[in-house]
Amino acid sequence: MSNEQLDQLREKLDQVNLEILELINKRAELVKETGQVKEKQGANRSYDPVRERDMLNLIKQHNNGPFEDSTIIHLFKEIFKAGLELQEDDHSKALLVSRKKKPEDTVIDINGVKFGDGNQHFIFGPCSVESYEQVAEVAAAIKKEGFKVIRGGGI
Ligand SMILES: O=C(O)C(=O)C[C@]1(C(=O)O)C=C[C@@H](O)C=C1
Repeated sequence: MSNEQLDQLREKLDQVNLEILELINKRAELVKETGQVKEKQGANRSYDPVRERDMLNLIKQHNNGPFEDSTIIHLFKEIFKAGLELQEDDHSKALLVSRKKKPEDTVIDINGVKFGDGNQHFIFGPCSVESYEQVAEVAAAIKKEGFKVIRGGGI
């Protein structure tokens, strides 16, 4: 094979790679959208083996080679896996507790004590709140020791 022929073939391969890339990302956008719809409908898991099997069956029916079905299935399973990861990434971004939603620490200031700033703090208080007097007495004891925050248990 002449160098010119090889160059031409490689040029075509580069072009096809870019087409596959565009299609794979187009699919990824659709998968993300599907995940958002599922999330709104309250479906808690994105993984859907029945849907994946149906898609693979359709793909196999249209496979005219030269790749074997098993190779095509392997490739598409990887594509599905990557899509699922995108959906799960979106899902964790949507959770309020996720660092993906808010990367910085949440610091809550209670009476000048900053919780969540990385330092250790102590909260004392009775396991069971029984009366105003009981809590006032415990609060005074806590304050005397230099602590500023109190908690109380209930039923
Ligand atoms: O069809 C869906 O319900 C999707 O969420 C899309 C999709 C896919 O990648 O095609 C994503 C994950 C599921 O396991 C199956 C299908």
